Amino acid sequence: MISARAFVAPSRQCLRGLRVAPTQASPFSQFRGYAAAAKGKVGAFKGTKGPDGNYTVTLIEGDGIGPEISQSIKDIFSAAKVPIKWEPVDVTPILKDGRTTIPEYAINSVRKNYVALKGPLATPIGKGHVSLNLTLRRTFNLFANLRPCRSVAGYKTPYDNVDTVLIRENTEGEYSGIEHVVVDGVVQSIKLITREASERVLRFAFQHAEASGKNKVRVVHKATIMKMSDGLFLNTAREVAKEFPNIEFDAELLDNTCLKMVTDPTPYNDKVLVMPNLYGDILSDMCAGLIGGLGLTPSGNIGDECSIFEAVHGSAPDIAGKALANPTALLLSSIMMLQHMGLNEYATRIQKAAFDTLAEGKTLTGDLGGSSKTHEYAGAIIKRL
Ligand SMILES: NC(=O)C1=CN([C@@H]2O[C@H](COP(=O)(O)OP(=O)(O)OC[C@H]3O[C@@H](n4cnc5c(N)ncnc54)[C@H](O)[C@@H]3O)[C@@H](O)[C@H]2O)C=CC1
Ligand SMILES: O=C(O)CCC(=O)C(=O)O
Ligand SMILES: [Mg+2]
Repeated sequence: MISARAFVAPSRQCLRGLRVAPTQASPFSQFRGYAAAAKGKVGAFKGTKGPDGNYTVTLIEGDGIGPEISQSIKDIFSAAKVPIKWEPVDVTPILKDGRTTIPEYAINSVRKNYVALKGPLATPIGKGHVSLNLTLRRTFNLFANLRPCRSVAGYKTPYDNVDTVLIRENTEGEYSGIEHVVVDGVVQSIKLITREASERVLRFAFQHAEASGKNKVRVVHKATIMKMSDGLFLNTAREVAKEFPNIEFDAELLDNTCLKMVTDPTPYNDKVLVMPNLYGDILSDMCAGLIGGLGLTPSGNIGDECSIFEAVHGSAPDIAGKALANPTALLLSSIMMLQHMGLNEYATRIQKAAFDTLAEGKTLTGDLGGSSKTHEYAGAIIKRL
């Protein structure tokens, strides 16, 4: 693994006309912990190469900016000669027995390949199909959503050296979608928490803390108010913590976490944060804001059988179809995927090309203060491969 210091270029064109000292954080080893955690532990990759020497990976391009950013990943992977073959599938929802589901052939593709890269999928507000993101996570029992967020060297934000890792329970909680009308004007939404789902995501968090060397786990909760549901999550964490005597464990109330993180995120760098579903959803967007926005933060949905990698962001309808999107978040997700698959050399090479391009600051998309189109930024990465 290339060291953090090796990455920092001596002179750097900085953003928005500013010349700043390089941030110390280097993204090179960003996902090392994940790759280590994947070996022989929860979520280890089960796929094998085909007779042509390639792995097959399911590709869900997604909605809005999805096809544009997916094209960038395909172009970069092709230029880097990554030994994978894409298997594109369409997950336009179908109604089966009164429930939203995704087409059988798409489900079979992910099951067969054990791995997928996914662009964002839009969810209608109010009436309409349930979130397909949620449907995918539930269909494949992708119980842990790993969301790392690390400062990009050379891109100046109010905080240098952000390096947070957030693990979100991914199958239940406030995202359970169990809602009903009690009487006209009164609705009820059920936050479902089970010991089983809590235990497996918590164990994943502790294993990740061990593998990444962070060695501290913090549960983020609101058990003061949701005494039973968050209480069960917290108590389960206390139990699981006993299995990991070398990992420091503590807990913090969600509102306090938000305040402290936006005041100074660096004390969170040495911890793995683990929490119920909705808290992780919100906190991960907040963390993205600390390092330059949603164009930069990746994620992995990890299950025992399959895993699906996707950006933290959504379909960005406000910029869709204009080649304005930043594909870095999906690219970093695809790099996590390569590490998950053990294709570390390709991951490192692509990662270096991407971060060198960002650090140079000449070919950036609009969200980072540049004026380059999605494909121009991808082209600059390709030139560096
Ligand atoms: N995992 C997924 O597939 C997710 C899907 N969604 C869905 O996406 C749709 C839109 O949701 P929004 O609330 O608008 O959130 P969003 O994440 O799509 O966009 C929020 C803001 O960030 C910007 N942004 C997002 N990704 C960007 C990128 N790669 N490059 C540059 N700018 C970027 C957008 O332009 C927008 O201003 C909704 O239907 C929502 O349900 C939202 C979050 C995650
Ligand atoms: O499924 C959706 O519409 C939103 C999902 C989301 O915000 C997330 O996974 O972070
Ligand atoms: Mg979200």
